Amino acid sequence: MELFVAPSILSADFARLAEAAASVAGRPGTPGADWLHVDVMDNHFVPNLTLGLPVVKSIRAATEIPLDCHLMIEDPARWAPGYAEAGAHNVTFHAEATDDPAAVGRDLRKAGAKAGLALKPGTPLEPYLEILRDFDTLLVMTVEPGFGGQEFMAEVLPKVTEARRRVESGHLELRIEVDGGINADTIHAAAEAGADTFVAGSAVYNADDPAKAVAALRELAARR
Ligand SMILES: O=C(CO)[C@H](O)[C@H](O)COP(=O)(O)O
Ligand SMILES: [Fe+2]
Repeated sequence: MELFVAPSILSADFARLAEAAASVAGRPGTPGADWLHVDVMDNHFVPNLTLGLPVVKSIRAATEIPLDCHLMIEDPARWAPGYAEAGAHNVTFHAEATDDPAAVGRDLRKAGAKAGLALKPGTPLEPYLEILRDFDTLLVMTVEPGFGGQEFMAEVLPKVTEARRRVESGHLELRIEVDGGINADTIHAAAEAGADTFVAGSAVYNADDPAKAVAALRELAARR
């Protein structure tokens, strides 16, 4: 299983997003970020406001790292396909934000992106197991969405383990991504539970050398 590290620019300097992307890019001999995680918040689905489509388009033009857009917004049916059309590699929206997540997932794929379904910590996995066939990524939130720098919620990991079991048994084909509170102390538990894609915001962008932090997280995840 190929492990992905996805630094979240939520913890970067928003006046220097191109530099933030460059600071986690690979160098000769050292793989860098696999995805660049972009948190879109609308101050309705979550009590915080970050950035939207125009900024995503500019980041897309500024880096070759595939963009992983995490939409914490209401009405993803209306807005999510625009992020795919803007060139995001993976577009993830929240299951709690729509009555028909499968339809949004299909629209994302039609628009040329990988489709991701996100679950808040309190949202169970079971009701979504059937529709996960329409998705490429399952994002299990390991904090309440809305802010970076929060504490990792290990109690959410049984959802990761259950999803991994379904992937291993051939019932699903998905990346299993964890987001929130991932750092050198917590990544091992998430990897052991079965995650293969690790978002890290503060652990990467508060480090002196973000690229080194990405490499260190990758190594720790691989030790599961
Ligand atoms: O979706 C998010 C918050 O809603 C962020 O991606 C996440 O919190 C990353 O930050 P950190 O690694 O500091 O927890
Ligand atoms: Fe996120």
